[in-house]
Amino acid sequence: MTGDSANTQRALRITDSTLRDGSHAMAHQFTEEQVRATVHALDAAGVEVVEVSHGDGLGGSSFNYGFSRTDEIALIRAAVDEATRARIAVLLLPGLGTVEDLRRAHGAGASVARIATHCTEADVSVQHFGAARDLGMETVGFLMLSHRATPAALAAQARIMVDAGAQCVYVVDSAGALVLHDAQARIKALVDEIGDQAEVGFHGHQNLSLGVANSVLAFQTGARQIDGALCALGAGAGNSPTEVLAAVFSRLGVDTGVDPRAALAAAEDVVRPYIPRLPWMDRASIVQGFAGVYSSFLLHAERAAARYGVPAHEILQRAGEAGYVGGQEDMIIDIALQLVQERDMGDLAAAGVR
Ligand SMILES: CC[C@H](O)CC(=O)C(=O)O
Ligand SMILES: [Mn+2]
Repeated sequence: MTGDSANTQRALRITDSTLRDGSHAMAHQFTEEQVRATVHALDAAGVEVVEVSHGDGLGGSSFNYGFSRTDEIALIRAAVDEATRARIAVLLLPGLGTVEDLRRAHGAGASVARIATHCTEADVSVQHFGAARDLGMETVGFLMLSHRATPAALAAQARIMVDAGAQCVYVVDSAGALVLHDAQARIKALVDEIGDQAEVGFHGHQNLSLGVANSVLAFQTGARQIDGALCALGAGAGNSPTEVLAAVFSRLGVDTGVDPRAALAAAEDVVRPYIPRLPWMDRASIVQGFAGVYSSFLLHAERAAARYGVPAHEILQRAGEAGYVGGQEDMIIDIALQLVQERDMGDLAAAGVR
């Protein structure tokens, strides 16, 4: 590429999102000690960029998305303090987080701004890219639920982000729904559209167990930034595991700068002990991949399932059919109530009550 991204040294840059996407799986309960230990280990392993924020990005701590245990600016400050080489990234969803949140994160030492929008709404990110560039931050665009747009439509959205100041745009497989060629076709469309000005990235989820395979295909198709999370700690069935990405790319002879043994130690010795439940491809998360449902809906659906006594996988199936996107977490309760009503009507009918 000929653009001005900071990623000039490696064949491929791995950005670790344990401390951001993993926040979903941790119900946003990260402590400062966990953040420090994780950044320390990732930094030692040679990971260049570490993302730290509420799972739903800056400003996400709220009733709708779940309250953070620790203020995210304090976590960002701790991460910056711990890192010797790694740079700290933050995620921001325009409308949920504000330019003021971005300024605060930058003030705490974050130097990479990742601005995320639904895959058809890149236009809402324009002022945020401008603000991030004015602050001197590296900029990354995140097109979420990328399976919901055709490759050509996604490339047009990537163009909007690049024109606004993005130095890299990611195909974000938020639902873990892209199957091999689906991911490859979207990466190719973005490389063709923006590749002479910006890099292309891929963010995978493991709901159909394809995060790593899709990441390899993405690299082979021209992506130069790939996301992972230690122990796959992320929403749904989790993200592509950073330690597996490091090992696989090492075996492929692709320089990521990440030492696979150190990444394995970070996963096994630092992150594994604090994870309450390892992300996994269970019935509910596989349905997310199959039905194209936002991975971060998983815990919300499980909570509604426990509260109303209806299956989480059925809630998620309906969320997929309805096409709900991030921000519509409250509709999960609505679906659970519909399922309760249908079940009760069925019971009454079975009992012969009209
Ligand atoms: C709100 C955020 C979401 O978790 C971003 C992301 O990682 C994704 O869409 O996969
Ligand atoms: Mn994600």
